[in-house]
Amino acid sequence: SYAIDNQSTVTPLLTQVQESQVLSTIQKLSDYQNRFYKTSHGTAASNDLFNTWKQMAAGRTDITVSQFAHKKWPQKSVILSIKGTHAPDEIVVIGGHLDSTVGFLTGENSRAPGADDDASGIASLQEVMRVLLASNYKPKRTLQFMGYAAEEVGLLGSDAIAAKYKKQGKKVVGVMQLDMTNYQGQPTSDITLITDYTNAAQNNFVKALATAYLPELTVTQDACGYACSDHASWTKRGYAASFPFESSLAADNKLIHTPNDTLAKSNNSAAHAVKFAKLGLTFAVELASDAP
Ligand SMILES: N[C@H](Cc1ccc(I)cc1)C(=O)NO
Ligand SMILES: [Zn+2]
Ligand SMILES: [Zn+2]
Repeated sequence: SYAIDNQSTVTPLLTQVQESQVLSTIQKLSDYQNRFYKTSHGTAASNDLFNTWKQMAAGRTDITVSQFAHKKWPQKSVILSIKGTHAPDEIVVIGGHLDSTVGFLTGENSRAPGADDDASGIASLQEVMRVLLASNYKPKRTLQFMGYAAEEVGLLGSDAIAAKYKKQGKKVVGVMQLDMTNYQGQPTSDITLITDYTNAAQNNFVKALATAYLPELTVTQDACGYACSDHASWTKRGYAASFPFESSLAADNKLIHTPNDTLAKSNNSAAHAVKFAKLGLTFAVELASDAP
């Protein structure tokens, strides 16, 4: 059952979320020529993220940062894991994808900034990580942050990870996907919960979190119509996944998968992505603070 009973921990943490941090992460990730799963830049982006997360975790013996190598392509996924104090075998996951594309012809010199898709999601989840580490938060359940490789070519990175977790019988209690969090195509809605290839009960929990902690935000719902991001890799294995998205389908960012998916197209603002960082923080803390 989904309890919302950690207000004294969550509320102060929410005030620590900083737009400037989210903005600079989106900028940094957008500055790679591309982050395509097969290029040198795509590998560099993964290695740099690995190093950044290792630096953030410095000194914490309860945290491991690793790269998940994929056999068929060079770009690795990146995982930061904070071991739970009471129920370490129960895992809460927040993910986004670190790769970018301009379509199937993407090559070494293609320009694919992927500011919204999905630098924004990585920036949102990294801000959750930064705030929790800065406050020395210790989860009762294990909390994992994932930067998936190769989402754009068929959810391949998350599929490999979810398959391995399933094979190893890992207990993942909940997954949140953050893919495209910064382009507000529709000013009347802040968060759109994707209803297909996700878990309805957990979606209700996410909606309740928004109502409880972010009452100023408008939450709507919509369906993708297909397995449109990495949440589907977890759902496929029977794990509960939710996918809060930046807009309705009708108002979606038409610039993704082009060289024009830049921060400038979101007015050089990360105000929208901040909402998803906050939502992700409430999800992580409420779910990881409970133990049987
Ligand atoms: N297809 C997805 C983008 C995408 C996701 C959800 C919706 I609604 C519209 C578009 C993608 O490119 N993810 O990387
Ligand atoms: Zn994406
Ligand atoms: Zn995409």
